Amino acid sequence: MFDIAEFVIRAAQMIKPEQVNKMVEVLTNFYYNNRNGKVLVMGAGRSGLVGRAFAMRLLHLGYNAYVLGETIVPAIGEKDIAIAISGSGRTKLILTAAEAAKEAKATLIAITSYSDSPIAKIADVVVEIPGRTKYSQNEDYFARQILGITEPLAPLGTLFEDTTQIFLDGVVAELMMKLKKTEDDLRVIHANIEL
Ligand SMILES: O=C([C@H](O)CO)[C@H](O)[C@H](O)COP(=O)(O)O
Repeated sequence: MFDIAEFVIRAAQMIKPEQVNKMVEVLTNFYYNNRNGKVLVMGAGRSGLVGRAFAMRLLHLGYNAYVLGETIVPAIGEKDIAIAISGSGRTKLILTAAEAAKEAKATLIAITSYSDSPIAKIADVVVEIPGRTKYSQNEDYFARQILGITEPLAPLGTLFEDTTQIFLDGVVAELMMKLKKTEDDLRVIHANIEL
């Protein structure tokens, strides 16, 4: 657990501030200028679970947030945003969805470990999150570069998924400041039927 936490801290230090600022700027402008617009979060498997947690917070912040794969998913168009979360950047399901989003002229934000991946290549905004992904081998570049180890540390895409989860919680904190939202503002939107 400590090694994974250490990895996340070191990986966070490698995230490019200009990429994060762009993502926050797009989401902030969207909030103020396009309140009826939709944000569709897309990701497969555990990347999709991370996306769900982020979409919930977007909803709390006042966005019309949806998750690909749910029953209730509207059409998106040129005034909308699609956020694709894929460590490998090449999971077919998400690549196809990202291509469809681009075809619909939505703004595409890609969160991935690989800026040269097919999903990143078609995205308008890319945020690179270092992390071992499901295709990485034991001698994985990130684990070696970040922790100086050659062991997998955690299976498949765990390191990307954990790092992305915490990164996106950071984006939420940033958006709270930009949108001048308090915790109470978020709490009133949180499901009151689960109390
Ligand atoms: O669930 C996953 C797998 O267990 C790896 O940890 C991945 O999140 C899923 O396969 C999607 O992969 P990416 O698109 O490369 O994130």
